[in-house]
Amino acid sequence: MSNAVETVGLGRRYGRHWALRECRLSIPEGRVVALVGPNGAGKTTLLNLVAGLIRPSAGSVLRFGEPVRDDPASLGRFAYLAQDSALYPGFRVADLLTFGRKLNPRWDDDLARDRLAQLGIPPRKRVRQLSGGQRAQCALVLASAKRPDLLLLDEPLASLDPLARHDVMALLMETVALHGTTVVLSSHIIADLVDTCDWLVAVNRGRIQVSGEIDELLAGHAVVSGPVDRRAHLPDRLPVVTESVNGRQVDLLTRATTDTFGPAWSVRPPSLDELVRGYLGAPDASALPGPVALAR
Ligand SMILES: Nc1ncnc2c1ncn2[C@@H]1O[C@H](COP(=O)(O)OP(=O)(O)OP(=O)(O)O)[C@@H](O)[C@H]1O
Repeated sequence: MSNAVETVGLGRRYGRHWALRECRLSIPEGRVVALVGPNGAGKTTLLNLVAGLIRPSAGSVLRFGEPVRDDPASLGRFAYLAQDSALYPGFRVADLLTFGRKLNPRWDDDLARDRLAQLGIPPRKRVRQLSGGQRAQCALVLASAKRPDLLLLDEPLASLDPLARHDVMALLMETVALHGTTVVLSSHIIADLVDTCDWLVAVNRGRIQVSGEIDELLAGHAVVSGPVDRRAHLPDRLPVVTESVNGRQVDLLTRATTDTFGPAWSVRPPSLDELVRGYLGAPDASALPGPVALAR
């Protein structure tokens, strides 16, 4: 099985500013990837590079083992829902389906119609008559109906209310379960990703900070909590990623450790949210395959 996405030394510069640099990434096929990072971290730049919408300033991108090309065979295998994806406001939803059918050899019309019916979006409605959330849902249905092997979604949940976010994620999961689609999904709302994503990529200040299977990452870390005035008693070798003080308690996100601490200390696995916040708050720390840098 080849990787759905592989990048080597990938970088993109705007003028003198590197939006993304030295990005080495391997995303195995069939994964549902949470792409996270603060505003301006480089997530959209990464997605645009993988989609072939912009060219690298350095390095390379492979999709399913092949360089990004814009021939029909390569384009037919992926779909990209960009952050500012606009559907033509004057078109009826049914017209969008007709276009989809004509333009995409793998188009699944039944799937598109079923999903729209599930979401209560009538095909006769014009795009401008849909709410912002319905438009986002409609765009996602169109992208899924292309039956892509790789689906790139840039903040697909941003304009949706909690119920609609849940519906969209459920729809997405159905597509993944049916077709084994690899999905890369950028979002700022970690809670929405917990039940859905099995791979985490964190981008921070233009660099890939974390990449790996979520279960392994969680099992490979611990939260050590105890009294802040005993902090100095912890072993120096403790591989701390980041730490925060809450009142009299200090919480340390650490790499998994075999050290034992006194009764004053508790050790538990982190939540995904804690892991993500811990790394994004410590931009020099990383959890990548290969050499690891740890911040203290
Ligand atoms: N077309 C462009 N011209 C100049 N600079 C750009 C351009 N696109 C992105 N950048 C810069 O590249 C950096 C990364 O931007 P990018 O949009 O990839 O971040 P992001 O992680 O997607 O952010 P957000 O979460 O806010 O959408 C930012 O500093 C941004 O200002």
